[in-house]
Amino acid sequence: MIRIENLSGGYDTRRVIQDLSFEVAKGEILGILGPNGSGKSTLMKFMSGVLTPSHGEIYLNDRNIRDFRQKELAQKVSVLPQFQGNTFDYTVRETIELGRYPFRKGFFHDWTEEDERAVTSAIEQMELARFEHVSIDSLSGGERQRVFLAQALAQTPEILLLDEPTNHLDIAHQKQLLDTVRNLSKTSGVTIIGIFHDINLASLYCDKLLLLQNGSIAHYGEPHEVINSRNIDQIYQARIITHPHPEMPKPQITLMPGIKRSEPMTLSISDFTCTDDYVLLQTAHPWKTLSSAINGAGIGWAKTFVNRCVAPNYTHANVETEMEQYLLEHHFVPTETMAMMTAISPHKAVIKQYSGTEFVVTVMVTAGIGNAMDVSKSHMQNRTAPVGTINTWVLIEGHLREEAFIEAMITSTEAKAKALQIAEVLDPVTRTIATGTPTDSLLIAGSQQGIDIPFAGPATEVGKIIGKGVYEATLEAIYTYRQKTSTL
Ligand SMILES: Nc1ncnc2c1ncn2[C@@H]1O[C@H](COP(=O)(O)OP(=O)(O)OP(=O)(O)O)[C@@H](O)[C@H]1O
Repeated sequence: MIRIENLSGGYDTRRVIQDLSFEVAKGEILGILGPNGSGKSTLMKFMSGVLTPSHGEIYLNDRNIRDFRQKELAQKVSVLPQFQGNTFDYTVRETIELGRYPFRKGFFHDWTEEDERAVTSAIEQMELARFEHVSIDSLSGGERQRVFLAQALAQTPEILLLDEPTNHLDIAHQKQLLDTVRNLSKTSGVTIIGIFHDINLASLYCDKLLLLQNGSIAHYGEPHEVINSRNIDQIYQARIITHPHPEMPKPQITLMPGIKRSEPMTLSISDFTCTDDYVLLQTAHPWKTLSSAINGAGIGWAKTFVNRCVAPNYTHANVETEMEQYLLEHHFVPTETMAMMTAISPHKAVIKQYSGTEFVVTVMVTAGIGNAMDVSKSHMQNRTAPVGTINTWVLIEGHLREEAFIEAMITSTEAKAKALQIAEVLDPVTRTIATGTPTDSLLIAGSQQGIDIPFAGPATEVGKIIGKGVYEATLEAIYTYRQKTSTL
């Protein structure tokens, strides 16, 4: 455990650190963040005993570090300094063995079993065995960084100080180094304090974060308490948005570039092409999409939209791969294409456009209802023949917030269900009114230009238009389907 109380100090007459107090528990990882020159390295120098504070105290396990002899302190605290360009002509193993220096008792120190164990374990942890007898001079910058971490690990410290540890490392080795460090803290109880410039890495790996500004603590706490757009803008003068990591409850940031939004684009029904093969829309600018499509599902960006027609008996073991292959064969770029499938003829697509005061909503629907299902009774059924799908696209010319995307999905789904009710589409098994089919797909797309659209529920202007548009287009698509000219 390390405790800092009212620490102030710096260089000669220059006070860099101003009255800092914080505590890092045993086995905890603290990340120090802050702009260039905010005092991160200086704070580290106080903790490693390189600088002596002018005011305040630092305690290691309740003992003042002023009371430690230098070698004694080095047995407890090891430091991984910033990337070191200059090295001596030592082998990797010899460099790592230097980590045992604080444990030497005299000039003729016998190399103990404990020394050997610590060095071998450090080599294994940093996966350096194949470099063991190579000169450190011949290693790349990233490989050297791993050697110096191994040296710090060989010191078997209680406190490990890391000064920008992932500098010069590729992403695989950043992950390896930080996984090792995290493992060390959680399994061996080593307390870790690291300086980070990468806010996302710090958020992922640290238990607590300390955001420094001009040598003082601006914010301190768990990553979700420290990393938000207000704090980052205030300290770094950088506009960001935060979003959750997909697998961990940790905030991640995305930098918002200072690029102005482009002029609003306008979509016209004539931009859609309906061939025997597909309904196709291609636009000059990408749209932000939220969809349950086969290609481009989830949240993404797309310039090409495909509603592909397949035979009613279409099956494939890997539909995603087959769809990607299809897109490539048709010269569409899969990474900027949203693609769905239907057995309905693309010529039966209903495409409608509706204008609000400052935006336009375009709706495309193909409706195959042979496999319609009442969602409230689906638990009573076990269907195997999924032919028949309602595919819906809703393209909104405006800048949609995340809430608006989700509300637009709800509004569209409710409007579709209402159309099925009015058209008296029945679930063929239960003979009750159907609410959709088991394979329906929905796309909500925002041009992300023009006016801000924060919400899209049925009481908002855009929600009213989506409700009317999806309802009317779905109803018309159902009637078209029933005209017996469809492929189903
Ligand atoms: N040896 C030194 N002598 C005098 N001033 C120094 C010395 N080292 C750093 N400083 C000054 O102390 C202030 C804090 O520097 P420090 O290196 O602690 O910042 P930092 O937050 O680690 O910055 P960076 O992100 O750029 O590495 C800076 O204004 C710097 O110029």
